[in-house]
Amino acid sequence: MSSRRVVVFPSSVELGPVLAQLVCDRAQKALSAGRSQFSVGLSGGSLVSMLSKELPTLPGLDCSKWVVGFCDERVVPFDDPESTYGLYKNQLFSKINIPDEGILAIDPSLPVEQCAEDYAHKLNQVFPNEDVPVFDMLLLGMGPDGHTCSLFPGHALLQETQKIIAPISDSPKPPPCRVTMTLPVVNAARCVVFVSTGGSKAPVLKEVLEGGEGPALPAARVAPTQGELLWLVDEPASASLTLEVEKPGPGAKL
Ligand SMILES: O=C1O[C@H](COP(=O)(O)O)[C@@H](O)[C@H](O)[C@H]1O
Repeated sequence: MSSRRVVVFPSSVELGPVLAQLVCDRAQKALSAGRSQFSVGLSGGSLVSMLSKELPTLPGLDCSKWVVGFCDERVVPFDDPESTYGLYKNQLFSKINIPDEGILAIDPSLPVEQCAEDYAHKLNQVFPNEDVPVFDMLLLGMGPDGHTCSLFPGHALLQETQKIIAPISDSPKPPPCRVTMTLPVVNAARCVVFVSTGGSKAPVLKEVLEGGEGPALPAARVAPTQGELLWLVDEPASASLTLEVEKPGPGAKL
């Protein structure tokens, strides 16, 4: 069972640098533990700009042993503004030294079903000894409906137990065709970090962290079986919470 920490920052200005340092620290931890690479899964949405702003500013950041996957991806050409890979390529990968072969992108020319199979195959090649890939770190966002990755409330994909990557062609949030990590992969990770900011997330954050009446929302189903779970949120997003939270001082490390 995971230990869950909820960490509240005044705003994304204070949150961003702590997130970047956390990624860097977990990378060092993975490599110090003798692993040949640090595997991290990125999400789209608001995380793109935060990571792209903060990670390149870390002094001495060395990403030469990083392997980067995508927790979900929209099946659109890389030059489409909806492409998560395309955004990271322009905003982040061009500024840090992740080797090209360490970036695991989908093949958006494939139909969505085949795209998911092809992407699962790419992950299996990086994690040859594991039935379910165990990422060192997954960075997740949460939509105002409680979705995470491209796992949406009430969708059948929430029950998926066999596939590591699943296709979805009826995403309620455009674009409709996407591929997504499934819950078994998310919950196998060593460290899962949610980032949620802004007052529009306050009601759903309360439901996810403190429980609601209906079925558990997708984000509430994230509970790494062995790993850590951190929620990094800002004050507006946390405004309705009554549970105990951490409020780190300036320069704190997680
Ligand atoms: O569609 C998506 O939305 C979620 C949440 O995005 P946010 O902008 O509310 O942070 C994101 O995590 C996911 O990767 C993306 O495909």
